[in-house]
Formats: sequence, C-alpha cells, structure tokens
Amino acid sequence: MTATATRVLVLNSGSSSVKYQLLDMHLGTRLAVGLVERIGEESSRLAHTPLATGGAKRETEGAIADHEAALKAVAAELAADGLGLDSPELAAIGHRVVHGGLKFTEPTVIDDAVLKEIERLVPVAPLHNPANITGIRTARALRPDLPQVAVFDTAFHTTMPEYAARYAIDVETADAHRIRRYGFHGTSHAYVSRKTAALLGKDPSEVNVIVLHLGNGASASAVAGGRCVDTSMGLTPLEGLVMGTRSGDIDPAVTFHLKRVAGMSEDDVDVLLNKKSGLIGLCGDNDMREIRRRIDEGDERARLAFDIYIHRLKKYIGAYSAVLGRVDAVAFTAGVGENAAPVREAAVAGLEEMGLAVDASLNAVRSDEPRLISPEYARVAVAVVPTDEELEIAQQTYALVSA
Ligand SMILES: Nc1ncnc2c1ncn2[C@@H]1O[C@H](COP(=O)(O)OP(=O)(O)O)[C@@H](O)[C@H]1O
Ligand SMILES: CC(=O)OP(=O)(O)O
Ligand SMILES: [Mg+2]
Repeated sequence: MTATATRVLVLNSGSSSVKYQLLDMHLGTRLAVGLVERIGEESSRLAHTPLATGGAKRETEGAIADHEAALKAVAAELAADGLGLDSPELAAIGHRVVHGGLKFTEPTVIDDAVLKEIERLVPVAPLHNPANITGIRTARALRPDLPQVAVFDTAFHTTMPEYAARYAIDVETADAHRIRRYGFHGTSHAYVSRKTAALLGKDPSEVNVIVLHLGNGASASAVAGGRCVDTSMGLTPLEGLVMGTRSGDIDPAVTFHLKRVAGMSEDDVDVLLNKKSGLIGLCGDNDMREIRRRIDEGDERARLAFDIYIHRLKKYIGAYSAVLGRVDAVAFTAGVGENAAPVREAAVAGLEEMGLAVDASLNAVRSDEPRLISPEYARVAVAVVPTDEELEIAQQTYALVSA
C-alpha cells in the first residue's frame, strides 16, 4: 500500500444483487455508490451515482448474466468517472462474506487458504457465499496486487454464550459437523447497536438493544452492553424471522414430511424453504411496498402474510426482552425496517405493558438519519437507525490494511 492509497472499494454481493461503495477513508467521503439488481434475469439494472464528480445517478437496464459480469460492469462505471480499479489511490477491496464459520471472528486478508475455507462453507450459506466468492475472484483478477479483505456476517455473533449458540441435539453429532447457531447480518447488528447507543447519548457498554434488521433477509439480535447475546438466524440464514422468500422458524419435521409424504427431494425442500416461502410463498410478493399496496386494496392474502410476518417479529421482541432482562431500545433497520412505518407500528402495537410504544407522527417521518419514534413517556426507546454495512466494512478493511 502506498502512502497516498486512501480509498476502499466495498462489495456487498447478495444472491441476486451487488451493492457497492467507493470511499475515501482519509477524507471520510463517499466517492461513488451503486447497486446492481436482478442479476441473472433479463431485466437487470445497474444504478451508479458518482458522488465525487457531483454527477447525476446513471441507470442502465439490460441482462447481466452473473456476478462476474456485474462486477465488470461496476468497474466500467467507476472507470468512466476516473475512479477505476486501476487507481493507485485504491488501498484495498472489502468484501462482505456471509458465512465465516467458527474460524473467522475478525476481518481477514484473503489468501488462497481463506478463499478455500469460504468455499467449504457454501453448503451452509448456499444463497450467499457463492456470490461472495465470485466477487472476490473477479476483484482479484482485476487487481491481483491489492489486498482483498473479507468482513464476515457471522463475526459479531461469536460472543453468543454457548447456551444460545448450541442447538439441543446430540453434542457429538453437532460437534462432528460443526452444527451450531452462527447468526448473520452481524456487520449491520454491530453498526446499528452502536449507533443506537449514540442516539441515546450513551456508550454501547451501557445499553441493551434489540436490533431488528428487516431487509429481504431478516434477523433480530439481542445486544447487551455492545456484545451480541442472541440472534435469530442459526446454522444458515434460514432460521428465525419470516423473510422475503425464506420461511424462518419451522418445525424441522416439516422437512421429513415433505420428503416422505409429499415426495419432494432434498433440493426441492431447500428451494421451497429458501426461495419460495416467507412473504413470497404466503402471498406471491416479497416486496413490502407491494404488500402494503395490496392490503390497502383489501387483499386478504397480503393481509395474512403481513400478519404472520408481524406475529413472528413480536415473538422475537418478547423473547429478547426476556433474554436481556432490561431493554433500553428497540432499533429498526434495513429496507423494511427503515422504510415501512406500518411494520414498525404493528410490531410494537399492544406492547405498552413492556414499555414499548410508537408515536404515530414521529413514525411517519421519512429521513436518512437515526431517529427516535417512541413517545416521550415510553420506558423503552424505539428507534429507526439506517444501517450502513458498506461503511462498516470499509472502516474495518482500512483499519486492517493500514495497520
Ligand atoms: N419504501 C419502502 N417501503 C416498504 N418496504 C420497503 C421500502 N423500500 C424497500 N423496502 C423493502 O426492503 C427490501 C429490501 O431491503 P434490503 O435491506 O435492501 O434487503 P437486502 O439487503 O436483503 O437486499 C425490499 O424487498 C422491500 O421489501
Ligand atoms: C444473511 C442474509 O440473509 O443476507 P441478505 O439479507 O443480504 O440476504
Ligand atoms: Mg442486506
């Protein structure tokens, strides 16, 4: 790394999308941000905003076949603004990696051995690790000389006590196959719990926070004094809350039943629970905006899907209140949590006895800033705290390579 290399490119590769940001860590500014959506479909879309030049957002539509093609398109967009990957100012590329197993508890410079371990974990993050791996390989091919850093979704959850991380199954079997609860979205849970403490004017060590990360994937976490003590996702990102396309918690016997009685294969069940369940399985839509629109038109299936989503969310708020004993704040984040006021209102409705309430006019405010939405009198703060996984990844990446 040269002394002038102060920029970090962050790639957050999801199953069908890539979010990215180019940041200058010395100046503390974002130079470019963007998103590639619907990778693998005819209607892929790339939206790129070159903040450094003050240029307008550029949108390109048209098929982008896979993550490799997506990253090459991103590199071309950056190059068009003189921010290409060949820049000597680039210090590192930071990658979100979803599953790090037990081995990776810290941001890690990626070498062949690290990449191999991330590949070994594909079966326990089948929607995510393959996309992360393609992102790493493509970025490496474009800039083989640059440090590539992995920041793991699982890292923040490694502080969970053994009684929260273990499933109540035979210990030898569990240990032989490394079956335990790992938890995901950790970068977001860490960032949001810290920001929530700051919003309350407290140090993270002083507060207990329930973080509700509600995106397409969704998870809850209980954070006590800055450390994660429980989270809703488990061995894989399938456990826990109702998600866009994933079932969340389910009786595991449903899977045997589907195989024995419904004649489904292992892969059929996998696809059913990961891609055809959750909101999309319940009502045919996984976008909360569309679901709310349908509810407003009196659509019963959309209503039921919403109610199931909220019921599960409430159960986790209750469970984590019990786990924490004292709750200082409940923080909503990610696409749904930051934008869907009806979800926030419904999740907290009826929990006044637990000190939880939402002020309707505060809840209706739209803003990119962290904010409280609970009334003055409420014992527990309810907050909307926009997540920024990319910023957190950039900071961790830069800290590692500039150390
Ligand atoms: N204005 C909005 N109102 C309600 N829901 C929204 C809004 N904007 C985005 N969402 C929800 O956020 C989801 C995407 O969240 P995001 O955190 O970006 O997910 P991911 O990182 O898993 O792709 C969308 O599927 C949609 O349900
Ligand atoms: C782990 C996970 O579910 O991630 P995402 O929400 O990006 O799908
Ligand atoms: Mg996400």
